[in-house]
Amino acid sequence: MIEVVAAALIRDARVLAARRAPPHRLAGGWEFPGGKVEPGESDGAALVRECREELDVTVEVDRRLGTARGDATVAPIRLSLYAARLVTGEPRPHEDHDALRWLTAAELASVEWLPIDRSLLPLVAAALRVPPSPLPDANRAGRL
Ligand SMILES: Nc1nc2c([nH]c(=O)n2[C@H]2C[C@H](O)[C@@H](COP(=O)(O)OP(=O)(O)OP(=O)(O)O)O2)c(=O)[nH]1
Repeated sequence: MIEVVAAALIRDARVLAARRAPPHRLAGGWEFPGGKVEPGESDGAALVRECREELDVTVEVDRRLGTARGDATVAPIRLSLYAARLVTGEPRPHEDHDALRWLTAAELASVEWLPIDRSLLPLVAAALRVPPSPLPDANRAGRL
């Protein structure tokens, strides 16, 4: 099983989608930034490394949203998707991608996702509807 991690980078209720560039065999398919976990590497460290390599940004990894498996006869991949946020930098595509889009929950179905990602989209939509950080206690108390 090949362990792959990917980041649902969320900003202002939108998530970043990236389109695979040619000549990759998956060119044209949309995915979440990420890649294979190296031996001895944690999921979080792999995500931070991949986002730096692919997008030239620093990210902070939050909770795992879910996992999905590929058809083992086609691609023995287990994809773990994590919510994440930008710390520094503005994402821009390098060699791996030729387009980036910030999608709202309503726009998630408007791009052609890689097959493994499709089952994870409802989890991403739910994460987009949840505020990224809890309200400060003072605010919460004021609303009770
Ligand atoms: N990054 C990423 N990969 C995905 C997603 N969905 C999906 O099926 N994959 C597949 C595509 C690839 O077969 C595999 C990830 O491999 P990769 O080529 O991105 O890994 P890598 O950056 O470590 O690249 P490499 O050094 O092996 O070339 O997982 C996704 O949302 N994000």
